[in-house]
Order: sequence, then C-alpha cells, then structure tokens
Amino acid sequence: MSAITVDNVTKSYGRTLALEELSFEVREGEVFGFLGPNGAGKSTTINILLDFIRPTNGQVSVLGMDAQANSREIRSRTGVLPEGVEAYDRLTARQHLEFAIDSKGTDDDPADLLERVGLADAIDTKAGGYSKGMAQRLMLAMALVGDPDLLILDEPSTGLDPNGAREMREIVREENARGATVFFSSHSMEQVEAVCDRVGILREGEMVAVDSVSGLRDSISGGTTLEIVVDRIDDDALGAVRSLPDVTDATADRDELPTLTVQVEGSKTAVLGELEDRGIDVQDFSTWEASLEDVFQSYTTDAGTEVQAR
Ligand SMILES: Nc1ncnc2c1ncn2[C@@H]1O[C@H](COP(=O)(O)OP(=O)(O)OP(=O)(O)O)[C@@H](O)[C@H]1O
Repeated sequence: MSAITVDNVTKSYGRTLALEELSFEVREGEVFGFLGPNGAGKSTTINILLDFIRPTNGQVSVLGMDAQANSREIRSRTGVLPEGVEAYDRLTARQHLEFAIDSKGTDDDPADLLERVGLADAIDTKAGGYSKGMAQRLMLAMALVGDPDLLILDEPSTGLDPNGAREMREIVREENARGATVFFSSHSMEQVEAVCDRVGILREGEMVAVDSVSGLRDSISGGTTLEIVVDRIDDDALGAVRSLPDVTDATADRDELPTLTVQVEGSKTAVLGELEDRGIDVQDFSTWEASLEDVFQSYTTDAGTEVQAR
C-alpha cells in the first residue's frame, strides 16, 4: 500500500496556480524527500495532505484513507513538524509535550521525548527563552508523540546548526527503522541525500523528477566538467572537441588565459588528446563532478541542463 497518493491535484489561490496536476506516490515505509525552491508548492501540498487546505481539483489519500473525508483519523496517526510554527513563550517544553500527548491520547513520557531530541536540560524552561534550534527540537519532539505511522516534516532543519541537522537525520532514520514512513520537505539536496530512499523535485507546482539521489545524479547531462587552460584556441579545435563522442558541450574563453570548458560523460583523455594532436599546448586542467546542488539546480532553473563548473 502507498502511504501517500496525490492524484492529479491542482490548487489555485485566486490567479496564482500553486500546484498543477500534481501526481506522485510515497510508498509505505520509505523516507521520501520533497524538494523544491521557495514557492514551488511544498507547503501547499503538505497542507492538502493534512486537509488544512482543499485542492481545487484532484484526489489525495493518506495512509489508505481519503484526505478530506478522514482527516481526523489521518492526523491522529501522523506526526507533523509544520514550517515556521512557533512555540508558546509562556509554556515549558514539558507543558508543550503534555498538550500534544493529551491531544493524541497517548502515554508518552515528555522526558524521554525531550531526551531524544537533545532538549532534556530545558524540560522546565519556558520556550520564550529558546533559541531557534531549541524551538525546532521541541516541535520535532511534539511530532514524535504517539509513534506515528507517518511523519510529515516541513523544512525540519530550519534553525538547526550542522550538529542539530545531523541529529535530526538520525531521528528520521530511527523513526523509519521503527516502521514509520517519513515525508520531508527541503530546499537542499545535501539535507536529504543521507536519509532519503527517493526524492521528488517540485518546480512551479509540477513534479519534474522522482528518483533515488544517485538516479537523479546519473540522469543529468554533463557528468563531469573539465576546465582546460591552453596556449591558444581556435574555432576548428573547439568544433573538433564538441564533436567528440563523450562531449556534450564545450565553450571557449579566449581571454588572457585561453580556457576551454567541456562537459564530458566519459573519458577526458580524448579531449586532451584532440588538443595535443592539433599542436595546442595544455597548460593546466581541472575537473568537477556535478554536486548535488548542481543536480537540484539543473531541475529547478532554466539554466538547467548546463551544469556549471565551480
Ligand atoms: N494563502 C495563499 N494565498 C495566495 N497565494 C499563496 C498562498 N499560499 C501560497 N501561495 C502561493 O502559492 C505558491 C506555492 O507556495 P508554497 O508556500 O506552497 O511554496 P513552498 O514550496 O512551500 O515555498 P517555501 O519553500 O518558500 O516554503 C507560491 O507562489 C505562493 O506565493
């Protein structure tokens, strides 16, 4: 069974089309990273899953139930870390958790949950004095109440330093090992790489790719960028490099230090060999693999397909 099925969902806010015929599936037991730049429609999708807003068109089911007809039951079995939600300044961490435990009717121990998120020391401190990271940890503890079948985390690393972000990923892994399906949104590929089985990339309300991180990496063109400093470059040589079988693109910068930038999908020696055969002296060269952020950029911007060397 799938944990989440979004089928042909469109959502418009007046003239703004936030989601356009969006369809995707999250399998039971997987960690699914929901990626997209600001404004892509991630929060809108999450709000529809939880029936906080209604789609203009389309069907959504969560944990095998209709998202609109069964929203109470869905919410009772789902732990949510919403984006930008604030803690109540005058309540302590313990009081926040007692509230969440009461609402879900479970018998969790606030101290245990706070221990898990690294906030045990602040259990009786009012949230008004918390840093952003502490507040985020508290919200995560609240999401864990009742061992939910599904965790929906909207930008969970907001406000966390690198240690906090790593601990967050560990909790995601633990929850997944316990059997929970995890759906989490982010605008950073780096954040999701270590924990996600699959990633869906949303752009302007449409899903432009769904795959494993390595599958996405393999799918973009220009696997390696080769930057070659030469003594001179001419159009014939540039044309010859471009027509090599493994080369997907090549550009020349003829400034003081003439430089060729070449996208290669296979061996780079053919490129160097071609230049040398033409009597062009290779003075220096360096290579870059596409980074995860390049992959993300290639799916979410028009600069797209050309992965830039950095
Ligand atoms: N209540 C609203 N009224 C009007 N437009 C809205 C509303 N909520 C969202 N939008 C618009 O819908 C689009 C999608 O927004 P959404 O907040 O879902 O994106 P997001 O991917 O979550 O972005 P972010 O990463 O910045 O949180 C944007 O163009 C946004 O301006």
